Amino acid sequence: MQVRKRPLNKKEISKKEEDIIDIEQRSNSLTVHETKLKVDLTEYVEKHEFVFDAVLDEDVSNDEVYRETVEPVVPAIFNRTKATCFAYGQTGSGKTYTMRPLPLKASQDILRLMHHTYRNQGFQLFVSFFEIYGGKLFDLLNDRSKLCMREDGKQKVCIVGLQEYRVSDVETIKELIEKGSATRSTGTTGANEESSRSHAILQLAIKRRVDGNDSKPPRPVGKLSFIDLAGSERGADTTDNDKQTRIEGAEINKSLLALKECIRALDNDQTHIPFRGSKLTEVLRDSFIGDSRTVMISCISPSSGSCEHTLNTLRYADRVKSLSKGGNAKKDVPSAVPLRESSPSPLPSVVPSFSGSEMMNDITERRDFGWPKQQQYLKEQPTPTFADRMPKVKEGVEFRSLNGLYFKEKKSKGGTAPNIAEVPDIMYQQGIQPARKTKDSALDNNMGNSIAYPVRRAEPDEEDEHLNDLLQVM
Ligand SMILES: Nc1ncnc2c1ncn2[C@@H]1O[C@H](COP(=O)(O)OP(=O)(O)OP(=O)(O)O)[C@@H](O)[C@H]1O
Repeated sequence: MQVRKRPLNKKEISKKEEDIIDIEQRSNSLTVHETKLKVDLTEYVEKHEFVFDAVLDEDVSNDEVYRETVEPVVPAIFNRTKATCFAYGQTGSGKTYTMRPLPLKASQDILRLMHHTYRNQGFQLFVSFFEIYGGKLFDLLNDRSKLCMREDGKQKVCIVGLQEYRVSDVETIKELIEKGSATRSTGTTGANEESSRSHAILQLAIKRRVDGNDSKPPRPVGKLSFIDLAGSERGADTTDNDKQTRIEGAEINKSLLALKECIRALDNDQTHIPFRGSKLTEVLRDSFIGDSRTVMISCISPSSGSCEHTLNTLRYADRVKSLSKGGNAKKDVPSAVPLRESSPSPLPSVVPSFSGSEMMNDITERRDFGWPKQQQYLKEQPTPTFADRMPKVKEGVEFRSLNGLYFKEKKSKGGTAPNIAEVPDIMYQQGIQPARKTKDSALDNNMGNSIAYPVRRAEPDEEDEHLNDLLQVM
């Protein structure tokens, strides 16, 4: 759980709004100074203190955000992990600004790993990009064509018709991301001139050729999803007079509420998690169960005019953080002090540092919220983690560390045969064969010699189901 504060914008400065957020990066804490009025109309400041896994102030660059959030998990997706990074926050708080550069940076690292560490091992990278708008799904890389979400008999959700492009160079990925972003639904709101009206989901999927055979469809290995949520507070929009904008706002609020309900249910160890509450939560089901990692970046505005929304975002983030069972103690304890005496009180640092190898050693954690830095902290806690709730690994199949890499070890008669990121054939099924796309000739022309062709996902991605089978207690 990370929080990013953006700088005051021109509009806020011209309205003489104040920066009410103090950040103490060393202790990962932040304080919101909320100005309130007493009954006798004298002003006082209520301080709200929060601690998260990382708090990033307005000077932190997008590169640093990437290093803090996504970079540590990239190697894990070569080992069957599904990682999700999502940005949450009110309209205009910086979600799109934060999320937009991350997939490209991640792709660069993925391709580097594919060309060096995993060279000649048959890994391939696929990109898909879609949005959830008004409760419906649209393919942002296929002229916003409408998509269907279906559930199979085992409640595995798949998006029928979603096109995936196989990519082998950063330039092509950049073009695809730009094309998808330009296609996304945006509109002007009171809080942001170019406001996103949808939840945008960009996925980078790692697949692997079966026995080096190009004629067979590659098998899914891992996935990295980037979710740029629509503004959490459409109430911030004071100009939403038209019906369409109000309907959009209601739909967005409904899906974010459903997300919160799922988080609550997970938090309370409920057996039924209401993923079907919205399209968003159905898509996110992957991120919350199974072999998955999730990082949420909560974006906040520093201005006094956004105080209420900022507090809502931080409380929401605090609720999600508690999913990690034993995360940092909640510090939102309001304390009233006279206006002039208000100052942030430093909190002790509670998140230890970690190294790359420690991260790899944590890959066998079956379920955790957040990146290894958080997981390491969890290890020190006596409270149970999500790992305790996961099914035990099937006898005869183990995940072990070998020089920092992870492999599945099959116990066979002839001894052990380490095989990095290898999974049995039956674990994956594919849809239709990759076919060269002809419809979008402009995009094709731009891509020149690079490999980029869509693969229509016609069948449910069986990855989860088989992974669960593999992990089932026998
Ligand atoms: N950390 C930052 N540094 C500098 N400018 C920023 C930062 N974060 C956001 N901005 C600027 O603030 C404006 C609003 O940001 P952005 O569009 O990312 O908000 P949003 O949360 O995605 O809004 P919406 O939900 O309406 O789409 C943009 O002009 C963006 O460039």
